[in-house]
Amino acid sequence: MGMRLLVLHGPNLNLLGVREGGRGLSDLDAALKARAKSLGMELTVLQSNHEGVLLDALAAHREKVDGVLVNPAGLFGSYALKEGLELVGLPAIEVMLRPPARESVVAEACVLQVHGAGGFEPYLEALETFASGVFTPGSASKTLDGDDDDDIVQSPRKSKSKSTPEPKGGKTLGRKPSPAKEAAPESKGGKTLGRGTKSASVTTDLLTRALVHQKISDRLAGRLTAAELASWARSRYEALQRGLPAEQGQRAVLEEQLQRLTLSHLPSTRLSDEQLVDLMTRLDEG
Ligand SMILES: O=C1C[C@@](O)(C(=O)O)C[C@@H](O)[C@@H]1O
Repeated sequence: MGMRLLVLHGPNLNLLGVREGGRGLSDLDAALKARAKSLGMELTVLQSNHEGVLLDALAAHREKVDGVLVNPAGLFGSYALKEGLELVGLPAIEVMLRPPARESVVAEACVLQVHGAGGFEPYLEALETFASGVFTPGSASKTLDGDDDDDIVQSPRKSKSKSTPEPKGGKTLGRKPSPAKEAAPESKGGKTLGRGTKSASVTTDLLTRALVHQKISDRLAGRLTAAELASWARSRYEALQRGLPAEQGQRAVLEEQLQRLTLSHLPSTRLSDEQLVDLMTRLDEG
């Protein structure tokens, strides 16, 4: 069976297109279903103006789907929605047709945010990202095994830029760390997920395999929690995307490994201690 996704549209999206006279929710859903069909995915789509209805749908579908695509719309500040997403433990992508005016709380429970410039593209990109298998346990190690040079675990941002024009607003990877977990000075940039990352100044520190190795061993020794390691990896991954210098010839390897670590605290893509050791060995090998 193909991948199953729950698509949640938040408040007022039933009025999509009414003000601008553009395409409406039924057009969006038709585009989503068509793309899902071509990707061999099954969608359950729901729009509600009520937070509780969205929460109930999440709980009811938690064992029936492999991921969630959510546009919280005006509920972007909902701690209840954030908590619900965390509790079901499914990989979630937050999609917004336009960049939100304020920082989204819901995004803190999502592995990725995709913001568009008004069209349906971010939704379709989110489907493609799910279809790429990047959130599916096992697919990352397949790439790390080096069976070929496919870039399934490469930055979704990168694979997207090959096929579609960059939408304004962009895409951001990873859960946001909670404030308490932002002790590491390097993770400062993570606070502005989805906004400002492009203009952020590029730091001069060099990212090396040895540093990633060190962080993994900190995790294994209990000096870092799984969430802290994931948060660190996310901030370094984003920094690489902004041009942080990487150890010569190792940029692709580092991106790939960091991306895997970024998801390593999620139930569906969690890395066991054994897998972490394996990852360290691969880093040593280069
Ligand atoms: O209602 C919406 C729509 C929106 O979610 C979007 O998809 O563009 C963006 C939100 O900021 C806003 O509150």
